[in-house]
Amino acid sequence: MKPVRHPDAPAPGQLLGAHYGECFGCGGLQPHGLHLQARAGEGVSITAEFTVQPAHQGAPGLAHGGVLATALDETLGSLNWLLRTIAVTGRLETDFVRPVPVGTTLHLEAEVTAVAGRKIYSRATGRVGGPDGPVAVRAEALFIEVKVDHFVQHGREEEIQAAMNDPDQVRRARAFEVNP
Ligand SMILES: CCCCCCCCCCCCCCCC(=O)SCCNC(=O)CCNC(=O)[C@H](O)C(C)(C)COP(=O)(O)OP(=O)(O)OC[C@H]1O[C@@H](n2cnc3c(N)ncnc32)[C@H](O)[C@@H]1OP(=O)(O)O
Repeated sequence: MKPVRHPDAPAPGQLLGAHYGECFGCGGLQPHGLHLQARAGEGVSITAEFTVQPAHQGAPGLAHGGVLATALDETLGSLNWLLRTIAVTGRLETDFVRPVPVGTTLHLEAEVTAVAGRKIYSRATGRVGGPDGPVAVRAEALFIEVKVDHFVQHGREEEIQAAMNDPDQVRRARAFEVNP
């Protein structure tokens, strides 16, 4: 089925902020995290930026492939803001097209291509040298919709309790869960 942008989705151009402060992809509280900033696009699409830091190296002076996959995963995950669902990555297939040096800003864009029940299909690209620069990485993904209970059941007690004691975190999560 064609994806449908939720009527309460953030407006195109709006910065989305972190879904969880400790998130390695988007959280502000992770010193070595990606601090990826995502913005709502048109339809069910997202743009995001991430600058490769020295802590993200694999080979000398180059981004680790797993970190680049994280940037793609996080950008793809941000699409859920536009659907107003909570979903986790079930499958992530990544192409590494060119090496990405430390200091490079990766310009990411992602879109949902189809939704089938709980399954959300999406794809993303990461470009270097600007939003219209050459493609360095791309991915196709399948996210699966879950309830807040997924995290409560599986997450470590310590972090779950802290998240549940944070009214903003709970409000955000519950608002997504009651997606009509
Ligand atoms: C107070 C607390 C606050 C919490 C606030 C939360 C805030 C919001 C946080 C979001 C965070 C995002 C962060 C970034 C995105 C990550 O990185 S998420 C982390 C990485 N991913 C995971 O940990 C997921 C681990 N996997 C799982 O838990 C389970 O396998 C899943 C994905 C939930 C699916 O399990 P399930 O619910 O039992 O569903 P299942 O029936 O197996 O599959 C459903 C359908 O999907 C298909 N499917 C499932 N997996 C696959 C696969 N790998 N390949 C192909 N098809 C698949 C199945 O075939 C099935 O298809 P149909 O038969 O319906 O046609």
